[in-house]
Amino acid sequence: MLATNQLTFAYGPSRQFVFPDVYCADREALLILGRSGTGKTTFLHLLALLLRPQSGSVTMNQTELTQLSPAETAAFRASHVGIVYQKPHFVSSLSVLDNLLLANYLAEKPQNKARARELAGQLGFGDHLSKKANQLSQGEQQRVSIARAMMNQPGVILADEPTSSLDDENTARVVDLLRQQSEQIGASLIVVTHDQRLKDAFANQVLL
Ligand SMILES: Nc1ncnc2c1ncn2[C@@H]1O[C@H](COP(=O)(O)OP(=O)(O)OP(=O)(O)O)[C@@H](O)[C@H]1O
Repeated sequence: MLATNQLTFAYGPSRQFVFPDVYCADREALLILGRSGTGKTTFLHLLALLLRPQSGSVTMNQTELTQLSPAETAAFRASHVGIVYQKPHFVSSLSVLDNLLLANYLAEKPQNKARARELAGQLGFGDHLSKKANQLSQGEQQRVSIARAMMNQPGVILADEPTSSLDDENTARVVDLLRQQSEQIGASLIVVTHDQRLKDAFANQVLL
């Protein structure tokens, strides 16, 4: 579950944001739409506490994130939040498998190779686990990114423009994968995008 209450943020006196309250239950999905520059990435970063709000709160399950220290926030995020960034970030010297296992390491959990293999199979890159991440196509990298976000079975999945550079077929595929995977692990799924093609795929929507 994720809920926000009266979140505000400012990059400076001339760029202030007041965000609408959002709520997303376990196994539910929420689409946050907005034109370029309306603050979608900023909002997503506030949800993950990658940015600290000026005021307001972010609650995940029973935890009020804004009350945590920076070290507690980082530990909470690593274990309980899966983030699919707009552009995948991998460690280029590591294999795809090791990039997935890195999510366990950062959450101080035992490396779960079986889970990595299971996700790779489900997301269709099981044959690429020993390759370096930068040897994969963009679509494959996006699927690895989704798998990495699911590695620790987080309670909340946050996806930033996961379909912005994809054709219609791959857009539908990525949306299905995100929804299936988050339902399977019982997570709340929040997607921010300006991609109007996603409008029909999500019943719950908020406009920034
Ligand atoms: N670090 C920063 N310092 C100052 N202003 C910033 C910073 N990051 C973003 N902004 C400004 O805040 C606004 C919102 O940015 P943000 O990236 O959240 O928008 P967005 O809705 O995700 O845009 P897009 O769809 O183009 O990715 C923009 O006007 C941007 O220029």
